[in-house]
Amino acid sequence: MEAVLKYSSRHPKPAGLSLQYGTAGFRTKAEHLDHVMYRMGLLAVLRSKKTKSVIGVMVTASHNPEEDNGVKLVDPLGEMLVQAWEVYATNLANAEQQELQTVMTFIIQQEDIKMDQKASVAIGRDTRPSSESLSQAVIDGVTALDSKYHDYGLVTTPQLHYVICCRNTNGEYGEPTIDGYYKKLSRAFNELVKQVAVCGNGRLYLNVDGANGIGALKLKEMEQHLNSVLSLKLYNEGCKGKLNCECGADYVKVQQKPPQGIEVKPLDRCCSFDGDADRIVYFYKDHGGVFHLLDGDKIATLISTFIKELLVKVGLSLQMAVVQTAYANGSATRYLEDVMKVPVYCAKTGVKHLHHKAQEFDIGVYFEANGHGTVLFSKTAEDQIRQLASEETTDDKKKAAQTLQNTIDLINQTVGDAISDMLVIEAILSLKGLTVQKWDEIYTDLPNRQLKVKVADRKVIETTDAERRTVRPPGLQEKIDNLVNKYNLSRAFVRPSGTEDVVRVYAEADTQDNADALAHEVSLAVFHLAGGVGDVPKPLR
Ligand SMILES: CC(=O)N[C@H]1[C@@H](OP(=O)(O)O)O[C@H](CO)[C@@H](O)[C@@H]1O
Ligand SMILES: [Mg+2]
Repeated sequence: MEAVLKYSSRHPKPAGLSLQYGTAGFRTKAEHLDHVMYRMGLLAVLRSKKTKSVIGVMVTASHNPEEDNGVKLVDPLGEMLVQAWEVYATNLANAEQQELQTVMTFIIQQEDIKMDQKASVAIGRDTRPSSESLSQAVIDGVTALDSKYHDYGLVTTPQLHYVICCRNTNGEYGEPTIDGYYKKLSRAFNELVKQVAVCGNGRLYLNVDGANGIGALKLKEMEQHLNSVLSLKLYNEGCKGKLNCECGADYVKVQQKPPQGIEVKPLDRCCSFDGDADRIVYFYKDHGGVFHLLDGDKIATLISTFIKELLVKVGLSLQMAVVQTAYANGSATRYLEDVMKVPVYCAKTGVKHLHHKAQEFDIGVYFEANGHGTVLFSKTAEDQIRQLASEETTDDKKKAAQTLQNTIDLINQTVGDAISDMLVIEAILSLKGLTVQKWDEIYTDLPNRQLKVKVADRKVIETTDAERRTVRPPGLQEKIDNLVNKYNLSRAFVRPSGTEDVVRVYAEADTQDNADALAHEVSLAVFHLAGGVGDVPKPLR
């Protein structure tokens, strides 16, 4: 404890500053985070001792502006930190210097942690200017507790999750290095598209917006492992532009327009990563120059269609489900349920909620509309597929099983992964002979609008039914119901954001004008019934 306190004085906490371990860990201006990083180094050691596993610490603020930073802890199998420990993280981060010892002791006692148990922490960081010194603060925390660490340096968030999973499964998931990650994914991808190359469908061309972040850097490393089938053109590689500034997956999704710094010719297939490369969205422009977005919902539909077709071919009765959030476009949900006959579940916003729900099925496909998602295969499903793929026959059944097996190997099951998802999508499009436009035409998105409303205290809004309805403040849900009833094919909901100090409003309807009008009217209801501050929300046009 002496060492902990001594090192801690080098990472002083600004008095009175209070932060929360939110949907995606801690996130705020980089200059407020040094003490948080140090303390997350301490907490990672405790978590490692408790779980007798390697624990990850990723320094990143994902799609936030370059000046921000953040940190998230990665649990043994590459999952997000278990919820019960988020409270410890918050308490530790907010303890004043003189309370640090008490909070540490409380966690150790509460969790019955054996302090003589060895610990190991794996650290990664994104390309933000502040990330290097902040990850040094994490290292100080680990060192203060006299524990081992491995600094993986610049990595994407999903690469760190992958390495953690490999290390804690004794290499069963793959070789626990970044090179091992490239090898595992590229082998699976090359196998998948081999058939296409033979059939002569030609090369795959893709423009990638790297958000001026880590994804671009890592994609360049990965490229040399991919056979020449895939031709990538990288934009916003980070040489000159600012991270996430008018580019990246979040910008493209929310603004519904292409990023700056990328030349889009009609029908060119393009994709955007976010700042730590765990999200991806696709887009293109049609001949009329109209922008089309293919978000997480379209990706989930494409992947689940592909897997379902293969399951029919292999004749395995495995239960597949798709998990979405309330932000999923109504058309996507309807298509999956009514046309594809796939069960769809709605989880609360935040990938940990989707991940947990998806674990309940043999095959669980989950995507947030913003492009964060992956596919989880249960042990049973994987075993059955691998068994079929290794059988001594040459029939179509075996071929389909091998395709499924390569798909499993190409998917990063630990967390949403822009690089992995991109390769899965490219492989599917080429195997199915689909253009980006044909993929887009599978169903048509309902026009929608997302808005933010500032209120004095966003906690006054309480939600239920996977955040699709409010139970507080009184009268708000009735008001929303009445507004929704005025429009066709309409839906709207509001929820307090877990990463920003705002209330988010979502609305969709039969036309863009109606979606905009409904979103505005709901914003007004929030403003008036939930303590709006500042200017009254104005109509969009
Ligand atoms: C509407 C939306 O895109 N919300 C995002 C955003 O959460 P909020 O709680 O809505 O601020 O950030 C989360 C973390 O990155 C992500 O999981 C989530 O999907
Ligand atoms: Mg991200």
